[in-house]
Amino acid sequence: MAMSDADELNITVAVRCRGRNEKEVGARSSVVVAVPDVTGTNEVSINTSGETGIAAQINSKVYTVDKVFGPSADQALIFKSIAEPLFQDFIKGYNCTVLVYGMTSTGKTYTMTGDEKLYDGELSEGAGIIPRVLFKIFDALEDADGDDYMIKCSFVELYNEELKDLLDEVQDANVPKKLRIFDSAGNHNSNSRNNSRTNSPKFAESHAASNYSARRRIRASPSVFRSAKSTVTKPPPSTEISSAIHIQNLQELHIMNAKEGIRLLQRGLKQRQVASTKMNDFSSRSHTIFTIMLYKKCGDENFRVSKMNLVDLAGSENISRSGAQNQRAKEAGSINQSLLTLGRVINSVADKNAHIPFRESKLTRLLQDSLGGNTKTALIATISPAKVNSEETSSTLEYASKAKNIKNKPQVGSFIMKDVLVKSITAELIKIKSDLLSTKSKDGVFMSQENYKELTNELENYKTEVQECKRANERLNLQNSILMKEKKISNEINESQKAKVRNLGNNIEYLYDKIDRQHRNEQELSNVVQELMNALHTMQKSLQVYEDQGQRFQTEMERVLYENVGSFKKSLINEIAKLKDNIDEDSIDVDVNIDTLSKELSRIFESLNTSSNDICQKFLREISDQTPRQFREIHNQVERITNVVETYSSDLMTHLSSISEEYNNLKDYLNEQFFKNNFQEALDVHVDRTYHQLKVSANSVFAQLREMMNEHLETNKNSMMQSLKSAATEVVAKEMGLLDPVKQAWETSLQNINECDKLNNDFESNMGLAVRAVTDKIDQAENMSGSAMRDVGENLSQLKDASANFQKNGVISTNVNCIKRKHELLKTQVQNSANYMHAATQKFDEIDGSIQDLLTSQAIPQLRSEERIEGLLEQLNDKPLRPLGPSGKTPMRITQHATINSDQLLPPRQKTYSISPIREIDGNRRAVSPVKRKAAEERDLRELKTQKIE
Ligand SMILES: Nc1ncnc2c1ncn2[C@@H]1O[C@H](COP(=O)(O)OP(=O)(O)OP(=O)(O)O)[C@@H](O)[C@H]1O
Repeated sequence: MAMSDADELNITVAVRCRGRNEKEVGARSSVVVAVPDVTGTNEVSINTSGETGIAAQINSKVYTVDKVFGPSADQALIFKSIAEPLFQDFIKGYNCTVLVYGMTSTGKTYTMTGDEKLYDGELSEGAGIIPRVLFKIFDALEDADGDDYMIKCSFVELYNEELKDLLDEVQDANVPKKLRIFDSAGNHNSNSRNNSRTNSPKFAESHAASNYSARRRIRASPSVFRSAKSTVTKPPPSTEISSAIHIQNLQELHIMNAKEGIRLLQRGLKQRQVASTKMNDFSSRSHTIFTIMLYKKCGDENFRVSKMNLVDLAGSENISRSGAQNQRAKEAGSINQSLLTLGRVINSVADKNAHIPFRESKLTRLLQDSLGGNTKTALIATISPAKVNSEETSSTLEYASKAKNIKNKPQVGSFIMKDVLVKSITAELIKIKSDLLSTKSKDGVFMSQENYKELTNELENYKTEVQECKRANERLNLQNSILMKEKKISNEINESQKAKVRNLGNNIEYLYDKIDRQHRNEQELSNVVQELMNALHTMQKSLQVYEDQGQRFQTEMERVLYENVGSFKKSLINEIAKLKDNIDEDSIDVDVNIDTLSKELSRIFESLNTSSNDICQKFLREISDQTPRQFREIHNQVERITNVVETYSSDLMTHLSSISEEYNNLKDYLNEQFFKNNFQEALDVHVDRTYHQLKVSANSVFAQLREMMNEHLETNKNSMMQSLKSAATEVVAKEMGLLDPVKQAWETSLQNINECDKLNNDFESNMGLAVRAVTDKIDQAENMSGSAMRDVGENLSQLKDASANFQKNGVISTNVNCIKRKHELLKTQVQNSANYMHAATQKFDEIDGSIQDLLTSQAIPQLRSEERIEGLLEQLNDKPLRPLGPSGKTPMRITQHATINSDQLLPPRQKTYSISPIREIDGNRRAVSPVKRKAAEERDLRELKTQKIE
């Protein structure tokens, strides 16, 4: 039946890109394929130019397919998106094919078979399409009556252009069951695909041939047999790949549930040609087709036959890269040849060429119905993202995008009569029954001759196989030990590489840390610069304050020196003059001392005044001369630094703004112009990459700038610190230089003060000596008057005796008179002597008082002068000018070396001396007052007269 164009359906093409495998990562092969992580687009681009950034975007080649899956797309998603839609059609009766195609090691077997093992009767997440279809089909038919359907499986391998039944367990090496491809058109040389789809008259015959090997394993529901009839409306389909193509002798085994299907799959996989290559440890060296056939009841007597062909092609392989040799090279050559033909067929079908070269390889013959035929087909192209495989990936993508143009005309499958199905298994059932009966009746192992021969053959085969297996096992053991060694070495390499990677990671982290630290340092540096600027401002202010204080100090010094010291000097001179006046000229020592003191003090204060004045003037002159100059220098330095920093900042800002401008321009360009007509997603990806690169380059520019800035700041900081240091050192040195003469002058002054002190001490001791001399003299005078008084007393007692004698005789009276005269004379003399002694005593008292006054009046100005000197010292010490000490570190304070204690200047308290006549009363000598004395003398005279009269 001719098909209209409307019935045509493009085959579904998907691309699955895995992540980079260990080998690719180990080879540091970059990712050149742009795919989504899971899915979501129908475009895949590959950059084979080796360029990066925008150039790579421009030169990337974009391929459009139906679906694209990335590294994170799991097996379930692939099944759901690609295989499941076809599976639904398969259940409805359509023939369907799923093909996986791609370079070796890209995941074809992983996609088609994956992890086929069962875990507690369940599939794992890694299960591929075939196991999932096996489970899905029984799920889908769960509700159907067991009599209404039958499921069979076949598994064929095409290796080096030879077909092999992977489910045939008893293959005899000597008598291999040759599998042959037939098309139902019966025209083996047909070039036309239309021809290939016509029915084959040889079909029934081939079916009969293949039925033998299949029958032993076919199990069918007993109900199928109950309704068996012998009408064959169509050739039996048990060995067909499609309605047109079938393989003679290929077994189709009946399965009752998914687990049986899985067991068949596992059995077949064990027989598949797999070898380890440089590209893949378990490389499939052959093409395989796992076919699931569904016989579904349709009406009372017919079953609709539909097939699901699950095709895992061997990987295309670059022999020079894969390093294949001998057997592997032969395999690869054959694989590549058949894939080349497949490519040509795809191109021809897609281009709707008149001639399609299906017959150029067995692979294309087997896939004839799937490519442009009446099958619903999906092609999954598996690719690697690594640059190292980019050539093969491009080629795969070329085929995939070309295959997208292939149009098929899907048709529901053919029908088969129920009794044909029954017939196909009856013969085997009879044979099994006869074997069973023989066993039961003979109570031993009996079987037909034919079966016995077959079993013997099988046994022989098994023996040979065991031998081969042993040898193979030994070989494998050997290989295994070599592999283990290699594995150990590679593990070591792996470990060392991991360590390197870890180191690299650490280095990167360290570098990030360093960058962070540098950033922080930079921040701190700029803060320090700011602080220095602030410090400079503060210093300027402090120096201003310092200058003001210097001015005030100068004024204060002038005032102190001109007023206080002057007045002190005057008062001191006055006091000294007074002292001089007050001191008795007879006190030679005191006079000399006072004169010397006066002169010396006058000289000292004169010189102190002059030198202080000079020093202050000089010091202030120096300060007022030097300070502005220093300030100017510091100010200039600061200005220079500020200029440099400003220039640098402006340069930096210029750079940054130009970078930012460029970046904005580029962004605008990317946003508005670049790839304007292209898809947003691709654009986003490329913009992201570009942004990343820009970021990287901007980071490097920043890093350079940062480095430059660091250097610059470091230089500035050093020069600034140097200049500040030298300025400070200079100022300190100058200050110290200026201070030295002042210090010397003050030391001289202190020496002078010490000298004064010494002079005062001398003066005090001299005065003490003088007072002691005066006291001694007074004592001497007292002694003298005491002895005179004693003499007078003695004389008076003699006179008392003489008056008695006078009373007795004239001679005596004459003598008395004479004595009277003498007495009068003596009395006058005694009176004079007493007056003189009194005056002398008063004089001594006066001298004593004067000395005391002098000492008192002398002490006060001295005290005042000391207080003033101390005040001056304190004022100087309290002045804010506190130059550094000789070490340049400790502030020095001018101290008073000798403290003058005013008490020391006072002479010891003097006694007041007076001279009184001494009377002996009752044997005691007592001093009496002049009035009493006069009365006593008159009484003595009266007694004397009385005695004379008597
Ligand atoms: N998408 C994927 N996710 C996880 N692993 C994958 C994926 N694709 C492939 N692999 C792994 O990569 C390795 C190679 O895969 P596989 O054997 O299926 O490649 P292949 O294309 O069949 O190769 P060959 O043509 O040589 O047989 C396997 O270990 C497989 O598990």
